[in-house]
Amino acid sequence: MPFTEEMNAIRACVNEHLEESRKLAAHGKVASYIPELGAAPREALGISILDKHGHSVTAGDCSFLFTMQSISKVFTLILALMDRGEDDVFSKVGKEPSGDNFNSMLKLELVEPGIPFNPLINAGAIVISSLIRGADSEEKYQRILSFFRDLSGNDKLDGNTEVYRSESATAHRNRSLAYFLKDNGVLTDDVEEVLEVYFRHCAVEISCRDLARMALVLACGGTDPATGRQIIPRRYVQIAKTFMVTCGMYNASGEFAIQVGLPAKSGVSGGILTMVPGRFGIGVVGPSLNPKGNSVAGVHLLESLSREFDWSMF
Ligand SMILES: NC(=O)CC[C@H](N)C(=O)O
Repeated sequence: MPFTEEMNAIRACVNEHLEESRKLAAHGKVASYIPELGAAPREALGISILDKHGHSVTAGDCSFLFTMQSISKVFTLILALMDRGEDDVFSKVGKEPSGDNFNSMLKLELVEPGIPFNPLINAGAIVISSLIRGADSEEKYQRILSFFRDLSGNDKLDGNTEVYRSESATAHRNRSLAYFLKDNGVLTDDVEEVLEVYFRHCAVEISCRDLARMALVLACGGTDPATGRQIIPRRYVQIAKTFMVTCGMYNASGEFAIQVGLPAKSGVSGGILTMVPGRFGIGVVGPSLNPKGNSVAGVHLLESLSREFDWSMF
């Protein structure tokens, strides 16, 4: 199957958009609260766009490897839903945007019943880590890793041990969130074991090509177009995509929905996973972040492409 007209059109203009967006990186900051992330190159910017026929357009720093961080939360949510079902999962995490920062503890004490607002903020994702099936933290993490490998079609995907250790050694805030959840009875397992699973899945290392492939499975309702295999039940893809629209870009999700209009999830290492439903999986990386924790240049690049190709779902 030859390149579609739209893919050709994207290929023709993507470099120009990317170089324009790259200039914005100077206005942001690389995350350094996880010390190991602080070394990332601020000006890096890459994008990979993959269609159902296996054609891809890539531009910029596409071979740059980074850790998934919060992007992993979309897929641990899906795995928890596959392991436990909706009723169980949503008895422990809510379905609403919090409007606060991703690592906030504010509402946990203010709003009854003290469950995290949604599975994409840190508190919610830590609870989700505790719901993954497995005899111990090692087995839980290995199940998550093999799920990520399956979705990305990359069996070399692995954890970055330095980033994991760096986060684990400095995560005082996430630790306090987790102990608070334990005290509330929302977490029932050993807190350190749960946090180990959470830090390890955040530290899985990936490229924007891998992200595009994972996004394409979501764009295709849970089916891997390369093999025709249904990897995720359609209902759980629907739930994940809805959370991506309402909470995926933290407390900038409303603005992103207006400016770009696609389901997306970002991470503090500068990655963004997004998709044009039914058509493309997209992975972006640009480590320089705006104050809300999203890639400055990455968001700008997606705004330009969405406008040029009329991708907004709304
Ligand atoms: N926003 C993020 O990407 C946060 C993930 C990071 N591991 C943390 O817990 O702080």
